[in-house]
Amino acid sequence: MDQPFIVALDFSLKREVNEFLRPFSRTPLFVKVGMELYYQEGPAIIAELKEQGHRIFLDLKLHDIPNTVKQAMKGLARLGVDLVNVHAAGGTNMMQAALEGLELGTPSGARRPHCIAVTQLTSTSEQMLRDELWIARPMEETVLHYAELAKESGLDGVVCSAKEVPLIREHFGETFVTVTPGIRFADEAKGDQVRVVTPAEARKLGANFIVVGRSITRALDPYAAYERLQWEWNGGEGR
Ligand SMILES: O=C(O)c1cc(=O)[nH]c(=O)n1[C@@H]1O[C@H](COP(=O)(O)O)[C@@H](O)[C@H]1O
Repeated sequence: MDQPFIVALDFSLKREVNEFLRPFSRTPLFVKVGMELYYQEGPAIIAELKEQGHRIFLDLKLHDIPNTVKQAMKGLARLGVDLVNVHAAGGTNMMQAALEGLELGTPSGARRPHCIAVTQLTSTSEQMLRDELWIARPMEETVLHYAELAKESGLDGVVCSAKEVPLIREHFGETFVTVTPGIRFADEAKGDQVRVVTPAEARKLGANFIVVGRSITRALDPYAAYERLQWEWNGGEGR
């Protein structure tokens, strides 16, 4: 997993995806297919994106009883995606079952998809954690605890805000992968995201991957926005 940018294809229709990807025809991307697109277009969209040479994070955030997650992961492994995820809140038995399912479903000779766990959504604030989810601990401590569950379960890494990456690095080292959404350019609105950082900050904080959706997909010139992302990640300023 060498490319640090994951572009969230948050579209409902294949037609919209194709239109968005047209300027990237000679730029293989690491793309994320989430619930919006997968629930409309199904496994066929994965096959098409693979054929176009893109790497795929299938973001369905599984969270159910262990057996259901295991069986579902078996099917997802057959799609040949690079990365899948679960909610760490499903617990260690569920996360271990997810890995078992992936191993069972991976065709022989192929590599099992990497599996990561969502710690706390980047749209969650510390106040929400306390008042709605009834988790009476600071955000960083909570994220670290969920990351520990993921690590103990044998997962490859976590989804968190880049703000929490240094703490995760400190405890789990360099090989435990951090995938960080909630990325915004400095001149953009947060929208529904709460724990937000810029691409340059994410890099400085040590994130392995940044997930970027609307900053690119809703930009007037998506290709230019992708170039800006690369530029800022690499330390460029003032574009
Ligand atoms: O698992 C994810 O990808 C995810 C986890 C999380 O905590 N926060 C989060 O925003 N995401 C996803 O990352 C993408 C962020 O989109 P933008 O806010 O448009 O950049 C969306 O597709 C979300 O579903």
